[in-house]
Amino acid sequence: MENIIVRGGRQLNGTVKVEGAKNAVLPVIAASIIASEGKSIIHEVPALADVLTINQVLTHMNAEVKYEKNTVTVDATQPLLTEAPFEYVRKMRASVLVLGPLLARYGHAKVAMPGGCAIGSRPIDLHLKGFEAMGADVHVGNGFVEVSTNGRLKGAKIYLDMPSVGATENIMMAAALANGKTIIENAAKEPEIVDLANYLNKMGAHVIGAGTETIKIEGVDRLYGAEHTIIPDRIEAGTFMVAAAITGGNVLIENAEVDHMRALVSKMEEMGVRILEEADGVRVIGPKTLQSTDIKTLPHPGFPTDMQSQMMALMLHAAGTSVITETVFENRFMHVEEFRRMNAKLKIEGRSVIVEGPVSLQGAEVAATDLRAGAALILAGLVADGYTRVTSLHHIDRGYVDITEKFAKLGADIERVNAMETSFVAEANIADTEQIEVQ
Ligand SMILES: CC(=O)N[C@H]1[C@@H](OP(=O)(O)OP(=O)(O)OC[C@H]2O[C@@H](n3ccc(=O)[nH]c3=O)[C@H](O)[C@@H]2O)O[C@H](CO)[C@@H](O)[C@@H]1O
Ligand SMILES: C=C(OP(=O)(O)O)C(=O)O
Repeated sequence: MENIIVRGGRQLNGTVKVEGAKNAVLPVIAASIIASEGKSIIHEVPALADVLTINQVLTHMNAEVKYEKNTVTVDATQPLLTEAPFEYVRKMRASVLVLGPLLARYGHAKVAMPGGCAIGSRPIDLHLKGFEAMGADVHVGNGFVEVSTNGRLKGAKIYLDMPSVGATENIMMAAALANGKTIIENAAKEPEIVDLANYLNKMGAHVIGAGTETIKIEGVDRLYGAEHTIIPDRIEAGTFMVAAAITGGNVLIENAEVDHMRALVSKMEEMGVRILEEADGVRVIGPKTLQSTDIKTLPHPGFPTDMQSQMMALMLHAAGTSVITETVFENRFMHVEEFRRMNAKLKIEGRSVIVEGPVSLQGAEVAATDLRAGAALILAGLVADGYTRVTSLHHIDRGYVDITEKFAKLGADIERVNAMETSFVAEANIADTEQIEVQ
């Protein structure tokens, strides 16, 4: 087992490069199995635990998957198994994204039912309603969801009760091979939806309107492997933007796409952060004093829930009271308790958290409760007094490549070590405090 140890107080400066987006690459790799002819070649694939999991799901189903130097090649032309067992879904909910492709190509898919997780219950009812509207039978039992159809799926008009990212993706993939036209209304508009639609179109699909609330898909008979480059990860980029801002540093985030991050940019500017668009990315310059602000998480183009915990770290360092309202997931405040261990003043009121800043954060032993919460605790550790030890790194590894190395290269005092070597943390913090008291 490993831990990350951060010692606060260093300003971050320099350049960091953003990887391909986790939330774009997972649906694209899942979609690659719709191709009954030709290989798909997918570039800018980040070396994340979730990528290894989706690759394992495909390999389990009998697809040929190669992963070399950030490029994944998928050959799914041979007959595939149409099942994904719990061992994969347990590790990563996005495994349910193989439902749409398998149903479209084989008329059958069986995937372990994803349970709730640390951020909420996360049902998949909207995915299933979409498949039913296209003529599929849905059966849930013994911990599995099974969808099947006699013959081809039929194009349908589907209104999503909420703009679910995963439901939009699953329905879009299923509709690509359906008979006739599918219209998804109140579709999710995230940049990752557009990336998936672009890939499907390269495979021979007819998808229009991705990125707007109405997506139209004219089904085709067959899809072919295609070459595609994944968009940059806007959440990884946002995490480094907060790191520059919280430490009062100056960081160029290469590859970051400002158009995908308007809500974050606008809120950080309100807090006094300078954000400059440059030819090869975004430069972020932190102010001496950050101002408080309020955010409400919403589907894109609103403020992303995946940046909520990192923003909480920034607000703890800002002058004044900030309010965060989480509307996307019902339980995405597990990090509050961890921040409190670092001396944060946070009050939960229903779906909101009131953040009293600025506080003098103190290094402590904390656990990543989900992948973004883990990143947020590192951000807080960058400005805390003394050492912070972050545990449960498997969450962080789902969504961040080499996060320790990237922060260290920007000047952070941070390392990833074997858990056995980190028992000094509490004593070191006590020693630091005693030293301060003596002075
Ligand atoms: C792999 C991936 O891309 N993950 C992202 C995706 O997750 P994911 O696709 O799971 O998120 P959704 O957009 O589907 O979920 C949004 C909300 O809708 C609810 N819901 C969703 C589907 C459904 O059938 N029924 C239902 O009630 C969820 O419980 C949640 O409260 O979008 C989320 C919202 O931007 C991000 O936080 C995740 O990082
Ligand atoms: C919640 C997230 O991902 P997932 O949907 O894969 O759990 C995330 O990326 O912050």
